[in-house]
Amino acid sequence: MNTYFITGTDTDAGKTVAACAFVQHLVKSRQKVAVMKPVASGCQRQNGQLVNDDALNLMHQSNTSFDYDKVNPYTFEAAIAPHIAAADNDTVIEKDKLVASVEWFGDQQIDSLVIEGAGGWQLPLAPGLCMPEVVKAINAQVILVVGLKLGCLNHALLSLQSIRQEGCEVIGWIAVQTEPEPMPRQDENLASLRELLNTQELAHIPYVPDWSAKDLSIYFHKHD
Ligand SMILES: Nc1ncnc2c1ncn2[C@@H]1O[C@H](COP(=O)(O)OP(=O)(O)OP(=O)(O)O)[C@@H](O)[C@H]1O
Ligand SMILES: C[C@H](N)[C@H](N)CCCCCC(=O)O
Ligand SMILES: [Mg+2]
Repeated sequence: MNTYFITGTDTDAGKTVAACAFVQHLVKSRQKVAVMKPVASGCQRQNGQLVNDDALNLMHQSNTSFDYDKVNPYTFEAAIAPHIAAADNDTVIEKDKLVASVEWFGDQQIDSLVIEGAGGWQLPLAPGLCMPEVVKAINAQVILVVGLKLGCLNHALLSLQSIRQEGCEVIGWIAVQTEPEPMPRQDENLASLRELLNTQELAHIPYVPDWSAKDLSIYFHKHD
């Protein structure tokens, strides 16, 4: 099983949009793809169960079917930093539980598991635990999503540096225009990102109204 971890330059960087696009891309290349949003803060109650839109969108794009709890083991209602939401609920987010929940998918006859992080790369999860420790333990290949906004150059470079410092493998980055209006001087910013990020650009996703109903795999670049 290939395990991919989708991180981003920040919360609202376009991770869910890029992760859904990546799932579509893998499904198009005939893979059996499962998804995870292991830690979700910002959930609604649906039939007595807390559910998160990111997890539901990812599940909608995948071509396998697993119980919601398997896809999203940690759910918190408040749209706040997950470790704070966890403390409010007298819960501690545990590395072992997260690792075990990813490993469970290893026995499910799938080709790829696409995991969306939460917030940015160095997301605190619990006292003494940040997300990179989990990503290392599951040996995932990391994809960095860059939300095209002023400040993204610094955020992208810092994220890439930290991902590599943690000893994780970065397989590429994805540019996402998250707002209807492009950022000021977007083309030059994209050129700078291409020059500065020494990892391959996998896709450039423009602003797509009603994106969850669209084929976003068309924005992936062809690589040899
Ligand atoms: N290319 C796009 N076209 C249209 N809307 C977009 C696009 N990219 C992002 N958005 C919108 O911008 C917002 C933030 O994007 P998204 O939810 O993918 O960010 P995220 O990085 O997954 O955030 P979180 O940390 O909450 O998981 C969402 O409302 C999303 O629908
Ligand atoms: C609620 C939001 N959409 C995300 N799910 C959580 C973002 C946490 C960010 C934490 C931080 O780095 O400050
Ligand atoms: Mg998201």
